[in-house]
Amino acid sequence: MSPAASSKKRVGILGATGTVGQRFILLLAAHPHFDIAVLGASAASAGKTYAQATTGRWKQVHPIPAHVADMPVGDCDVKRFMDCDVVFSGLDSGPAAEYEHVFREAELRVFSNAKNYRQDPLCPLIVPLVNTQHLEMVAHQRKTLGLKRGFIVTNANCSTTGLVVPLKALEAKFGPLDMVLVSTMQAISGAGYPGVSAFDVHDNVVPYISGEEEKIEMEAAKILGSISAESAFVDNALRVSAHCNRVPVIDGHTECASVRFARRPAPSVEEVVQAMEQYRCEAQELACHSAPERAIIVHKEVDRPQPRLDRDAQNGAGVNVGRIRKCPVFDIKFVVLSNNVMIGAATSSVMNAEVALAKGYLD
Ligand SMILES: NC(=O)C1=CN([C@@H]2O[C@H](COP(=O)(O)OP(=O)(O)OC[C@H]3O[C@@H](n4cnc5c(N)ncnc54)[C@H](OP(=O)(O)O)[C@@H]3O)[C@@H](O)[C@H]2O)C=CC1
Ligand SMILES: N[C@@H](CC(=O)OP(=O)(O)O)C(=O)O
Repeated sequence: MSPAASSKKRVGILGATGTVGQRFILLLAAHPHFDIAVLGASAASAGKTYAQATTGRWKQVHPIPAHVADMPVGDCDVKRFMDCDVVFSGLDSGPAAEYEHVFREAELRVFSNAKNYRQDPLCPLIVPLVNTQHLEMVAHQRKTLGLKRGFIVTNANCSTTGLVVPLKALEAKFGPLDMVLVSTMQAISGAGYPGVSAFDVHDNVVPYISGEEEKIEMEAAKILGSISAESAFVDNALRVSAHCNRVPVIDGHTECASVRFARRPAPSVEEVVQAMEQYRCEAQELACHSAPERAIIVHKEVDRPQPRLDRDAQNGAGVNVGRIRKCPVFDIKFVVLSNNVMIGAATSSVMNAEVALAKGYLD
């Protein structure tokens, strides 16, 4: 049910002109619960309309929504955002370090894409198809910092996001996982715009993305972990080893994963397929606007998922898994594809905020 426009939450977007920011604009332009109110970017964009600030840099298939095109873009001074109910941040880690804590101290609710607070002991690191229960940490964050309303909630690295959804489905059904080995093929848009130069990535594979392997290994443990009675995050004990590669794909991170379960005997391929197909998350149970109908689409064709064909399924809000088969070294192996700029970034933030709204954290 769509509330009247006047009861919608006023939304600010930091980094509104960037790769992730542009996705925020499209996701929020006609949202039933959120209204785009304030746009922030760098000094180079401040003082322009949104259309002027993104001239030559709007890289979406859809045009800029008409009512956003003429909106003013300003800087990220917190004073401009004080009447926002929610702030989405698509800032790079440098400016995120400068601004996001200031917004929280000003009692604003920040949903961040940046890496800065992902390992913070007070900040939930939430993939909305996996661990929205970790929002409970918001109360502890507020209490510890002496805040009434403000908080920072982060979403994960885009490759981590795709991986943890099938892992969660498996753990929920079959108990603890022992080991995961994953190799990624990551899209160019993961590096923002203009990102990796054409000269470097065309006709090529670059077998290194700075900091990415460590992020996948650490973030998966926190996301799949729990919260203790003392309000501390407790990492999941699974061990993850990641290899990360940049490939000449525009959007959509593909990952080849091999998994060993703690339980013996391990589940069969058929049981794994069923567990992934049946997996549901809290965002779906709460009927959140951006939640996909299926958290995981399991492909049966031998040559799917593929980024060009499958990244926009369900508007990029779920993940695609295929080639589920027995692994002669671990137990099972499969391919997962997730849209890095949608569920890997902007859609995660928006869905996290929808769950937070449904659970009363934005009152
Ligand atoms: N791309 C992806 O797949 C994913 C990205 N992320 C994270 O999301 C964040 C944004 O990434 P992405 O959109 O790709 O990056 P972009 O480089 O495409 O966009 C960066 C945005 O930040 C703004 N900005 C840059 N410097 C400043 C500054 N000093 N003060 C205020 N605003 C500034 C830019 O404004 P201007 O246009 O004016 O320069 C732009 O709006 C990053 O933290 C990234 O790690 C997370 C998951 C996936
Ligand atoms: N590093 C990722 C995208 C990204 O921005 O990650 P993070 O938010 O963890 O810095 C990629 O290049 O595909």
